[in-house]
Amino acid sequence: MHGDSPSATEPLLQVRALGRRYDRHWAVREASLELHPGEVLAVVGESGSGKSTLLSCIAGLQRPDEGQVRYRARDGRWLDVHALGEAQRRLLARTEWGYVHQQAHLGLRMGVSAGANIGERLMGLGVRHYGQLRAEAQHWMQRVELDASRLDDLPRDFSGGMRQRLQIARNLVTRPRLVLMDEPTSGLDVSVQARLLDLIRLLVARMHLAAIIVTHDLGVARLLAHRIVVMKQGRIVEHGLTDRVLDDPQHEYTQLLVSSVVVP
Ligand SMILES: Nc1ncnc2c1ncn2[C@@H]1O[C@H](COP(=O)(O)OP(=O)(O)OP(=O)(O)O)[C@@H](O)[C@H]1O
Repeated sequence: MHGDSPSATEPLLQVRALGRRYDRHWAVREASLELHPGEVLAVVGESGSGKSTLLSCIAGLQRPDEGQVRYRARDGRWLDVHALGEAQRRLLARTEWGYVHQQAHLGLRMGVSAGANIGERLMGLGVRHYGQLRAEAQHWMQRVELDASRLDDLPRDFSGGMRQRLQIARNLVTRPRLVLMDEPTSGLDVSVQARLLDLIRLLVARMHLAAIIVTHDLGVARLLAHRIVVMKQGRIVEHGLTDRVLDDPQHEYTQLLVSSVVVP
């Protein structure tokens, strides 16, 4: 997966000196990174190091206290994500971005069917034809390896792994360019996790998606990411190509992280 980093192109996303604090405590400080089209970046670090805060600031879900998030839209214009109006940011989130939550119920509408969960995003883009919505929903159920005959079932009747697949389908149906994922496989059984990771890897490659994946699991980073940033106490302490960071870590904190787990 992480052999050829597609970095020759212009970046899709730029994060510059981003900072976010809660009261007087900085959860993220001076975080800068770039992401190119089709590139997968893993954000790793121990619990409380600021990974989720960074991701939600990038997604526009939280406003940073310092710094900037810039995104290059399909028409080539650079957008300052936090200077956009709410409506514009929502449109961006619906059309160009996806966000996969660790807890699937936060990213799904639990009271409507699986098919409606997938179709809703398309309706938001103006698709109204019932047959087309259903056909697309069925197609996406299959793409994420869910039984398409369960299109009318509610997500609450699905297992954890199935819900996560459904959340992924809901996010990808509009063919975004950037997907942000916060611990997408944690909390699932190991075998379910492995299959889900394979699916994510396949979809990301086939759709040429750029992705940022927050994980505390270096195995997930190894499998999915071209590049890794390592966070400690809110700061990025190391970044580089996945193999380099995991096989030859430079910062002593990364050395500790790598040596404390058996990386597959
Ligand atoms: N809503 C909040 N209010 C106050 N402090 C917060 C809030 N959210 C996060 N923090 C603090 O900010 C810091 C970074 O938290 P964050 O959740 O971003 O870390 P993380 O690396 O994603 O951790 P985990 O892997 O456990 O999810 C922590 O010290 C946390 O206690």
